[in-house]
Amino acid sequence: MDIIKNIVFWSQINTEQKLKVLSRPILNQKKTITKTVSQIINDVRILGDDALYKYTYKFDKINLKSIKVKFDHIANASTYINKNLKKSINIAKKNITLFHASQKNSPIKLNTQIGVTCEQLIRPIESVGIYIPGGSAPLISTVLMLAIPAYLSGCKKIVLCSPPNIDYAILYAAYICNVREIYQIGGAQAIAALAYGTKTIPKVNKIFGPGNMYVTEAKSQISNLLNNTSIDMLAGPSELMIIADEHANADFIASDLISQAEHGVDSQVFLVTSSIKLANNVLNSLKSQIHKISRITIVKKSLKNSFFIITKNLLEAVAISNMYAPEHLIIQTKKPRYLLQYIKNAGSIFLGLWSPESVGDYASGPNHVLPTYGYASSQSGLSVRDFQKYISVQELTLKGLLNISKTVKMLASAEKLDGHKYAVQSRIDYIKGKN
Ligand SMILES: NC(=O)c1ccc[n+]([C@@H]2O[C@H](COP(=O)([O-])OP(=O)(O)OC[C@H]3O[C@@H](n4cnc5c(N)ncnc54)[C@H](O)[C@@H]3O)[C@@H](O)[C@H]2O)c1
Ligand SMILES: N[C@H](CO)Cc1c[nH]c[nH+]1
Ligand SMILES: [Zn+2]
Repeated sequence: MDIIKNIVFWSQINTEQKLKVLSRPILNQKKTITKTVSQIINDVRILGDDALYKYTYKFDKINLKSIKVKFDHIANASTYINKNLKKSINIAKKNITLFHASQKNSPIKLNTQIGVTCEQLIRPIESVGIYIPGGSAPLISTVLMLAIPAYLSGCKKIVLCSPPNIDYAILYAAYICNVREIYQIGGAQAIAALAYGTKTIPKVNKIFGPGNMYVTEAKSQISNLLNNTSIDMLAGPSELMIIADEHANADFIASDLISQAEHGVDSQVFLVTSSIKLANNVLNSLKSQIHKISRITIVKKSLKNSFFIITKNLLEAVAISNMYAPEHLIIQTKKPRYLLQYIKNAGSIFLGLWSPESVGDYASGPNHVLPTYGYASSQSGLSVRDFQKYISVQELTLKGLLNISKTVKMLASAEKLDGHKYAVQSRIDYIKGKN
């Protein structure tokens, strides 16, 4: 049996079929989880810590002794991990810090007219919650991707939640990124706790991080329910689209597809190519490579959500990619930079033979928390900016006010808002009265 059953010739299917090919598997299951997640959120809101113990037992099969991870346990984590792993975490931390530090913006101050001074201040969000997935793999790299920009942007309180029995490497990464408050709670219940606060877990201003469909649905519901807790984005199951031509290496492509398919059964990967020969070679390579990896069952399941799309040419492949707006896009063609100019929607792009998506997941520098579900058409991957607020300030001199008064009064009259006009006029009358 073929490992990828879904091979389509784009020009031979109708619009409805095209939309189906590019639809996310998760959205088909959404209705069933909405109710489950809303029940979890409500329970955590009302019962607090008791609900956290209850759901951890139900979903993680663990009878928790304590929700908070002791500081000593975090600080000593370093002694339990291999020195080469530590070295890799440190190198990744350095690259991610370099890239994110360069995203830091400076405040703005300028005069738009004489006497009208306008500023943009930058203030960190005071408290942030970072969710580190841990259900099927301890995502050490996600700690770096969230804690580094949080710290660089000046956030004072960084609270980490992750499913119980947190891996030592996660604790070590958190520790070297200055995270001191860690709670071993996962899933929707962790998101609810960060949003409402419980006796043990503090309420935060903004919740960050990827997760499975329960985590993502909880973030979505929380952002609708509360106006004092926001979320970064809906970073759901991993997605990868690969645009390739006959110059690509089939083995490399097969390995890249596997790399994202192994995240979870709801991951989705695509090969979009103008070369039928390449598609066949990738298929054969997939069949032989899949046996080399441990998460073979997960990969097989997520390949069921996945497609090989054969296009007329590369520009048609680019159009498909823009329509899908993938979280990750690999371009493995003779001239990948040439196609780059036509890409409108993607979370993160990897160019050429030597740029596997995995390097971006771990260590190259940019953030791996990226918009999924097609949100890459309007949203960006995480950056330092997401941990900050931009506040504008205006200060006018008397001369500045006199200069701008006519403009404002005219616009206020046009909007029939006399109170606005009067706020300007009262000052002018005051000055006239003085002279
Ligand atoms: N988009 C991104 O940037 C990005 C980055 C990293 C990971 N990811 C995605 O994050 C996800 C990680 O998922 P995971 O499951 O390994 O870890 P997770 O930590 O997101 O979820 C595990 C938690 O889910 C809860 N849960 C499990 N079964 C449940 C059920 N039936 N009902 C309610 N809650 C339940 C449990 O409490 C458990 O602690 C993957 O889908 C991966 O693709 C995305
Ligand atoms: N590919 C994931 C984002 O979709 C990030 C990740 C973490 N570890 C490995 N990969
Ligand atoms: Zn990955």
